[in-house]
Amino acid sequence: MIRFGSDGRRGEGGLTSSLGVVGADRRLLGCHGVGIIVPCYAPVGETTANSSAALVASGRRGGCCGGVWCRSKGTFTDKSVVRPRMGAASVWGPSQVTRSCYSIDGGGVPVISMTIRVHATLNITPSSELDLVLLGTPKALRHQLSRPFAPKDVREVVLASLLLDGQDPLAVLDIQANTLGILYIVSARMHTTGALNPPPQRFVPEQARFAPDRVTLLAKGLPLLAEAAGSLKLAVQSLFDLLSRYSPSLSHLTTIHPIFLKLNEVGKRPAVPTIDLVEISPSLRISPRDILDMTMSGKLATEYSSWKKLQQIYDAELPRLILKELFSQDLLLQILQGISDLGHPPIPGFMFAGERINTSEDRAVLHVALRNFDDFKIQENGVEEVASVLAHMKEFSEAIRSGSWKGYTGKTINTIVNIGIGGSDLGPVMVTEALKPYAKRDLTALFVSNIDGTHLAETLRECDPERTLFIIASKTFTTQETITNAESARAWFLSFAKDKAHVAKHFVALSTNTRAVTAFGVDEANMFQFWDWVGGRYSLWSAIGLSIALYIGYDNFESLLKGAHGMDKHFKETPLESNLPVLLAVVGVWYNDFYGAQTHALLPYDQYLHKFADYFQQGDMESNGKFVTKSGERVDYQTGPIIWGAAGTNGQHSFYQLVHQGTKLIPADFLAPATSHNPIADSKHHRILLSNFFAQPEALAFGKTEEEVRKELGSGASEALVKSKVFEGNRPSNSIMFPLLTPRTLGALIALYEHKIFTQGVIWGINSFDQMGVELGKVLTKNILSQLGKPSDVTGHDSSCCRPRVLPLLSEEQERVNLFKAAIGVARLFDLNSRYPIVTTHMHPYTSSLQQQTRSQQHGCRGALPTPAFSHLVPRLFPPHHSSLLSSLLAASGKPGVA
Ligand SMILES: O=P(O)(O)OC[C@H]1O[C@@H](O)[C@H](O)[C@@H](O)[C@@H]1O
Repeated sequence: MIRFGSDGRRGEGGLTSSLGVVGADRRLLGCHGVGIIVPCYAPVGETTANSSAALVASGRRGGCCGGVWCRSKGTFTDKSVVRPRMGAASVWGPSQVTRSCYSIDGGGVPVISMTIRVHATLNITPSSELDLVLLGTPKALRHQLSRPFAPKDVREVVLASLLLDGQDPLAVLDIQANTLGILYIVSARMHTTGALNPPPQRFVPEQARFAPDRVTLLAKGLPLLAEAAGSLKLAVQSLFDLLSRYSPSLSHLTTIHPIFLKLNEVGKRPAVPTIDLVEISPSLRISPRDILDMTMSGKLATEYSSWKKLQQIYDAELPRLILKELFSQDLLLQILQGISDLGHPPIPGFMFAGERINTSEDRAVLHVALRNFDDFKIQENGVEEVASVLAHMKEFSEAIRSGSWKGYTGKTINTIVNIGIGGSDLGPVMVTEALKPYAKRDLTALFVSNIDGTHLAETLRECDPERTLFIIASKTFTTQETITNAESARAWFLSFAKDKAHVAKHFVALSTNTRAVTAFGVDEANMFQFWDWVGGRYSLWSAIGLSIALYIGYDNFESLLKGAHGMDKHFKETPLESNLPVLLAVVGVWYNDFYGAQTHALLPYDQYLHKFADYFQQGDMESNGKFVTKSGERVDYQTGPIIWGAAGTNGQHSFYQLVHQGTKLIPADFLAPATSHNPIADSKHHRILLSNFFAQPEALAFGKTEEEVRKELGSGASEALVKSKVFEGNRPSNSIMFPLLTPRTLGALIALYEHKIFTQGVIWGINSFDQMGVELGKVLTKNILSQLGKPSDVTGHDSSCCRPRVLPLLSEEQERVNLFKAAIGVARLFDLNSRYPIVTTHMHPYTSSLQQQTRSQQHGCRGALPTPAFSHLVPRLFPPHHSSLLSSLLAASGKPGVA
């Protein structure tokens, strides 16, 4: 039960008023209850100390029902206080009520209370619905209520409060005129075990579930009261509790979000519960055998009886499933039971125990050990070294940041350049961007990943060799891109520093491969170690995070680890039904496998998270983009979704059209901080941003009906226009909010997704921790690279899939010619009739460097020779009439003797 009431304190110079919410909560109340929600105000000008709350009797035998109204002594007499008439509740007079608010039904129900002092100077504006309640005596109120301008909500609320004779409001209220009051009562009774059915002739029970949406009225009242009491903060806890009790439906959130935003600015915690956990009571029982099967054996998911059951639910329910209602229909419970084969103690058991769940590489998966603050006992080689590596990172980052570490000319370091790719790049990039507010602003963090020399060349333009530290980040230290970039960076550095001995001051390495690191020339003392049980895409918590520690400071880096550790504990210890990563995973599987959603969008409404989707593209797609199970069986269902997304409102002006009205179902996660690090213009920007954050999921969920469109456009609108403006709605999304994007929050957020990915992999029976799918391309690249030097060496490529993308950025004209010839040599293998020809009409024949220069100028390229013809090659179906064009283009290039 969640209730706000007077806390019994006597007023100090003003009126103490209270606000009551009585909610039915079957677990806490253990009896009948009602969810009438009413704002209570004391009249202006009263100076009496007490306020009182009275229980409006609306109950049935044996329990408490009703709303709480409060009145102030001096206006209402004892008689005017409604007396509860059911057994357990006491008769409440003003003073009793003030004291008794903590045990409203005598059952010791915990009450969250708030005291608000309403001062005589409270300003009443007639425009406010709630203020109408303040305007005088019951008689006056009645009068007000009979007037047309009194909002319906208020009429109902006050009418209900005027049931002085203890009658059941349902017996008195009129369904037409008092819909809201009836709905509140009915809704609460419907959710209360053992409550009698309400009289059927008086209402449509189906409507009752809409009642909580009307909680808006109360939500508006809370800050008004608090403001009047001189401290907006007073409303924070209450609003939080209110919204916890009445799970914040999207429409509800959208309506009250300005209130919520306002309160967040003053409160330490968000006024809105950040993730709406679904209440599911039955505990899930799982057999250890099944856990083992799912986690280790890679059994096909479709073989589980629970999966079949889900399929049945889907088939049977589909025509009438409204996504919004999935969970209220206990469907989530069924889905969870569906995966309950995963077990409790849940899925993470095997990961945390150090089992070799990366079966194909026979490795444990222990990124959780990198952020373990002594909570988990993990036995694995290397785990005992984690602390010393962290200590090394701390010492080193402090030396750089404090300036005690000097470059080869005695100057301090002002730029760090992380050279790495994939997991050795994306995590540090994402996190340093996300935690910029914590950064040492006079230290620039740059990242080089792409083998395209432009990336390194452009980055080096920003560097002073005397003040730059290069961090070579590579788990294997064999990755072609990284090693090539590192070698070129070292050559660049030495072109200034001359002496190889200076490398030690400007190059450090993060790797598991000591031998390769020392062979490269980095001193072992400047190497930061990690271990093969850290997957690349899970490595930002390891030495790979050095650039993060340098940029935001070691303490903040440790907070990041602690945030992730918190989520690890939650994942490990929380039952499935309220386990956040599991819930995200299960909901994702439901849409991915049963609704056929191909993609999943990550949409952070926080500019600092603009790399979040990029990061989880690797995190999710490299983990779960697998078509065989651990046991080598071809799956007969969908596995990992395509992950994509963009930050903030940018996406809205770009791809949201398709998300809202396209033919594809695109589940999306909306993420937002309740408060901004940059509340510029009096938080105007953030309010607008969050308004969008609230509005989009609502639009996706509820859409806009044809009827609404017609009404809006009027009778003159064409049919086509009407149809084009309809939003079907029923499109799913998760909304995740957090108070502020701090290192700790970010750590938890990343770990949330990591564990979600893992859980989905377990459900699908795949190994989420290898990445065999990236190997083939690497091998072929090396093969082609060796042929690019000499056209005559070009052999052995299938004509339909040549993609000669590797093109020169070399200074020598002759080399360019050779490379181009070689590329043409590869291209000649094109089969024009093949299914996947790769050529565009933009292809320019290479003629001479002069012509090429001219062409490049025509195309707006500056500098020397632009990327030659084949940079324009893109996969596309090749229309027949292009065959001759291609032939003539290739022939025109002449030199390589293309057919
Ligand atoms: O850190 P390394 O060994 O250089 O590897 C970088 C990346 O290399 C890619 O090939 C892998 O698919 C990624 O998982 C990895 O993160």
